[in-house]
Amino acid sequence: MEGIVFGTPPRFRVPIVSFSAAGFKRSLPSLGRAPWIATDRQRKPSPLYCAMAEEASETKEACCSTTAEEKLANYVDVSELQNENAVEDVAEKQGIKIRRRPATGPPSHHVGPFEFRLENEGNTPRNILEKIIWDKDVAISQLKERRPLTMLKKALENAPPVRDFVGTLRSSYKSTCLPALIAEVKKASPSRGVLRENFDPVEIASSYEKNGAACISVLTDEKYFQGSFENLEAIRRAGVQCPLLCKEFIIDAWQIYYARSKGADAVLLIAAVLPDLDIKYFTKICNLLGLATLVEVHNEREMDRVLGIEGIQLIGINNRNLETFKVDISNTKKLLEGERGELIRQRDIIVVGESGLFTPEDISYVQDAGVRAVLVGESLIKQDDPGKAISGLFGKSISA
Ligand SMILES: O=P(O)(O)OC[C@@H](O)[C@@H](O)c1c[nH]c2ccccc12
Repeated sequence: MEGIVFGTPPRFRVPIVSFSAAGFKRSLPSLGRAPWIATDRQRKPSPLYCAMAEEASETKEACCSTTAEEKLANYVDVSELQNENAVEDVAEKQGIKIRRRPATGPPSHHVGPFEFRLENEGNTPRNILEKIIWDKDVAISQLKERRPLTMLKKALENAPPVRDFVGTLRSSYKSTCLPALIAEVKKASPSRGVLRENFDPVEIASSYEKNGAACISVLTDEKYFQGSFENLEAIRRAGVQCPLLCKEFIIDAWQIYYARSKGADAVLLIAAVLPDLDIKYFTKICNLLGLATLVEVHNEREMDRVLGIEGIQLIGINNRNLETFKVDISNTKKLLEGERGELIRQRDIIVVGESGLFTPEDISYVQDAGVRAVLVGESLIKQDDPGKAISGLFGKSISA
């Protein structure tokens, strides 16, 4: 629905005028966007550029002798990224449909006591993933104000040591001859609603560990998954030995530092959201911090992009289409066929089969397709005892 609504303050909001913004926009081709939208967005340096500039100057002393400028130049041809539109163009060329933030600004503005509401295709998310990303973008700017990067970096000095996420998966696969399990601590999801009412993250994680999980994934997104960084921190503090994956929608380097400060050993990077350059940049930061990265793909195009990036050790194939929520485990098989699978074997990359795994048959199916690890949430978390459910999922006990 496209339309513009001028309103009185929220409590008494009554639509006064409504007409098609698209038609209006079309009549202003040279402007490209409606004139009442703040145009400073067009000139704003991209978040990646800002993050790199901030990161480069702040970590100059920490990581090497190169100057901040040299460090930036190592990452990328920065000039290409100074303009937000250029970033969007690069993303589009890579087939990324998720826009990082509303192209025409948020739908509602306040002018004095009046709410001014504009809805058009530039500020209406096209799907749930896009909505999650837009909300995340806003949440991060607020969090960053409270805890700037310099403050976070200090907190890292007290963070618990990093554990070897990838190494743990490898040795679990080797000793069990079954895909290593990354068991997920997840209370709810946008597609399934609340999965477990009686939700004690530490108890669940400990039970996963006791019953043979190699690693644990902890959802930290609050709004859509009812997760939290407190859960991650609590699990780490409780002494759970399994390495922890911070399951978050990462779009800003700040989140990586935050995850580490809360005890994460690995983070998720979603190729459907992040252009190659972001994946490379975030991976470098993770390497600096000792964190592993699980790079998630959904389709052939994303897989090919990720295989084009040097040094990736862990790739997750998500069987859930994040736009439609449909789950199809044959996606894992499809993406590992032919040359792709060959390349993955040559490079000894560990592939993680993600989502929609419920039975021993599902596990064998993805193992035959070539995965050496699986990421499982719903089928475990919904059972009375999620840890004990692991042997049901694998058809036998996998604890040592
Ligand atoms: O609950 P499932 O179907 O077993 O899925 C787990 C995991 O794969 C899923 O939670 C997931 C995979 N990628 C994500 C990205 C964001 C949030 C959640 C996810």
